[in-house]
Amino acid sequence: MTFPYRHGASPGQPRQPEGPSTNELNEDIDNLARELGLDREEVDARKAFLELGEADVEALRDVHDLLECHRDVFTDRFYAHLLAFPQLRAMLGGDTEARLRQVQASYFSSLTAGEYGQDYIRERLRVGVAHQRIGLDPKWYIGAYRKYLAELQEMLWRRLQHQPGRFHAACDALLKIVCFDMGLALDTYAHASQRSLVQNQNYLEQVIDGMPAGLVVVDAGLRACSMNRMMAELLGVPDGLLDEQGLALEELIPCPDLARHAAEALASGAPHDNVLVTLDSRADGVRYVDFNIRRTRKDGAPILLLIGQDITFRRKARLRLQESEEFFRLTFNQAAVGIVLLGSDGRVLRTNSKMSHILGYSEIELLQRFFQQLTCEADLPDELALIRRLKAGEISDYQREKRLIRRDGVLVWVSVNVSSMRDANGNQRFICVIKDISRQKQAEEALLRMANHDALTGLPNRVLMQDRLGQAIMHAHRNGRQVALMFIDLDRFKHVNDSLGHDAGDALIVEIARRLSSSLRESDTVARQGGDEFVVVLPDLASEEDASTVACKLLENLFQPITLCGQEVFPSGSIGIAMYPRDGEDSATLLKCADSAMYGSKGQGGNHYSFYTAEMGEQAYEHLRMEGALQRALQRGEFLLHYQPVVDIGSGRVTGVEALLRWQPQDRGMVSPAEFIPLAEETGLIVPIGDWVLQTAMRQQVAWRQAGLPLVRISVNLSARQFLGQDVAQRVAGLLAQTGCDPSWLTLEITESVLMENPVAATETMGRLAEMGVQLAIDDFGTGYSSLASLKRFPIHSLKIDRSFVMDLTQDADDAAIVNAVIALAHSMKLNVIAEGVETTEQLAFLQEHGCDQMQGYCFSRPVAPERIEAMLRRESA
Ligand SMILES: Nc1nc2c(ncn2[C@@H]2O[C@@H]3COP(=O)(O)O[C@H]4[C@@H](O)[C@H](n5cnc6c(=O)[nH]c(N)nc65)O[C@@H]4COP(=O)(O)O[C@H]3[C@H]2O)c(=O)[nH]1
Repeated sequence: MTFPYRHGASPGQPRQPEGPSTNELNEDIDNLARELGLDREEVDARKAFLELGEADVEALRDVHDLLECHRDVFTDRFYAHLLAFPQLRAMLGGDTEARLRQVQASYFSSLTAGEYGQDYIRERLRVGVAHQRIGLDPKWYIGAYRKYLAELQEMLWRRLQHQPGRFHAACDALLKIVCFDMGLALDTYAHASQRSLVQNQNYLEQVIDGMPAGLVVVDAGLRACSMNRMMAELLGVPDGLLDEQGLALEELIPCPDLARHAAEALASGAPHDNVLVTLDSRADGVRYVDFNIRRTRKDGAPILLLIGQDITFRRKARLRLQESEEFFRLTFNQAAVGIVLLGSDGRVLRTNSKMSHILGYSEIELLQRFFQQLTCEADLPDELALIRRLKAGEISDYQREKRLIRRDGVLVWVSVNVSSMRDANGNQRFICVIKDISRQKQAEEALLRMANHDALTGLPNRVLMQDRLGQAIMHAHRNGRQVALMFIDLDRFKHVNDSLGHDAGDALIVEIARRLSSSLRESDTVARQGGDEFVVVLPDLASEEDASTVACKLLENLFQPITLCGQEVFPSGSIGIAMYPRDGEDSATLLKCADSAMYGSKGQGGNHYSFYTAEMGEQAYEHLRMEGALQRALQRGEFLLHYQPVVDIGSGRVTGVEALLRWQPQDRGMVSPAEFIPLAEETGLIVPIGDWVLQTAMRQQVAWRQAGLPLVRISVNLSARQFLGQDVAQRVAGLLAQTGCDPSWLTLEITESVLMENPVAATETMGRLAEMGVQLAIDDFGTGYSSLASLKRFPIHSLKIDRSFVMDLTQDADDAAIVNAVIALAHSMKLNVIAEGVETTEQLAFLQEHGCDQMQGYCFSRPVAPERIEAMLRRESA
């Protein structure tokens, strides 16, 4: 009999997605036949036991045709019976009913077809397997066979009631073949169930072996009886370690804690979870196993299942996580920079101790604030704009410098790095790394200040002044206003510096800076140009008069006494003023003009202000031209010396000569020293020029001596700069040695005013020169207002009476009295007296009469070339 079934479906159960293929089924059936041992012998044995013989086969064949004509009616009735049962209806109904009916009809035919060999048996097994697979219970099977037999019997009876022999033979044979079929079906069922059991057990073992957890089965005596491969691997023991006797749990897993939990679980039946076991006997390092213990029964006895999960990786990962969290926490808290986590609204969510340190707030206080409250108001708009861009995803981070507000309200410069991130819940957060750069900013400001300010006075320096002047010009240009630029040079500053020392000079400069600053408005600029020079910028003036007013005020404020080293000094300045736009339209031109104007004021004796004029410009140009020309003159050898004889008044003989510098440029006539010495002095060129004069005069002395001429004293003028310079004595000594000049026949002339500029330094220098044997004379005596008493301090040999007194000697009684007094004084101090500029015999007679020792002047000889002196000397010695 074949149960009609839908392939892959089982009654009352959902459709299987896919059933076995025909090939697979055939293979299964072959296997089944083999496993059931259904070879010919077995089949014959079964048939023999059922007493199914050839007669029965014949009896069935005999009724085949009789029944065949009832096949369709039978199938309908059989189906009607089956479909009356919902479970079977679920299997047989639906769209495959027609096909199933056909299968059913085919079985009906084969039942009496008389062919019950291997094909028949295979077909029966196939149906049995199919039914077993769909889960058809044997009860339906047996019930269906019963229905079959009953229906067939009924059919046969109707056709053979008059042939009882045939009827009984057919019924008997039908019963046998149906029983044969049932036997096969039941065997199929039994075999399938057994195979399923074995498969299940295998499956279970495979599952247990393959599961990622270790399993130990422990018996009631706490002996481990079996374990899976995973547990063997975990414990690092061979797979087949446990024999039938098993091993004490504590021996297998040396962990008293686990044994204790196992004993408790065994006693109480309560599950024990998360028993942590550390396995440290493995060669590859420690393993951590988390055990869950369950009590169950096997063969009536309690057993324990110890399920161990290898949590080494998890635990190590957790430890690593803890370690990294701890590392992060420490780093976060001890970071040398402030770190703040902000919510998307700017609230401080997390902060570290450095941040508290920077801002002076406690951590709790910071957590109650928004970054907007902590940011300097001026920096907030830019900050908010950057945060908006972060939020919009346009940028992922930014870095900037800004000011935060400390708890005490003081602003602190910080550099901030802000990055956007998401927290575990996907909320946007901003992580800010904040570095206190206030020191760096201070240093930058100090550097900037240093670059733009004068260190001594704190005033803007030349660089900043130029910048301010540029701005003032731009502003005045736009608004049709004027700018005054003043160049201020202190009068006689050098004198203070040299006589009272550099500290006093510095103190004076600082005081001048203060006075200038306090005389001006905020918008004006006072800058130190260098040395004793200051520049004032007055922006936004309406007229030149405004500049005059300021200049008057400045001069007045400068000319207030100041005590330096116990001496009262009256500082004064020379101011030159240039006006924008009248005198120039750019800084450089205005500075040049103001400088020239300042020289104009100096020319007027100082303590004066002058506006720039075109003539000043020309003078300044000439000044520059001369400076260049002087430099070239030295290089080209355009200088020469003339000598004026100094005559002994008593004998009328030439006793000496004064060397006087001459400049003979290639392109024009002789230039008087009165024209270029002051400029050489101012530019410092006097030093190399003076060296040249000294050297030439000394060589001249040596040359005359070597020429056999009588020895004469050579006098050389020393300028202020030469004399007051640090190394004059050294230079003279060097030149004496170099030329072989006899120092006792050399006189150095220093003007009285130079001596009085710095009497202390002068005394020292003169002392060093006198020690070398050089004689010293005070030139232009009478013009420098030196007290006669102070003369005693100087190691001098001669006084030269200034030409201005000699000039009017015979007409002016005062001059005569002065000359008279000077001669008397000099003699009382044992000094030699020389009168300069003696032009007339009357003057000579007066000097002679009053005991003047020597004289020089046009009445005897003008300054002349050395050859003329040589001739003069030869004449005298002849
Ligand atoms: N009217 C008139 N003048 C007379 C008479 N006798 C001499 N002189 C002039 O008076 C000046 C005397 O030199 P000084 O007072 O040292 O004045 C000198 C001196 O201060 C300076 N000087 C000249 N040569 C040198 C030098 O080599 N070194 C330095 N440092 N200064 C020098 O230049 C000044 C002018 O020199 P010089 O033009 O050579 O002018 C000389 C000389 O030519 C006279 O009877 N009547």
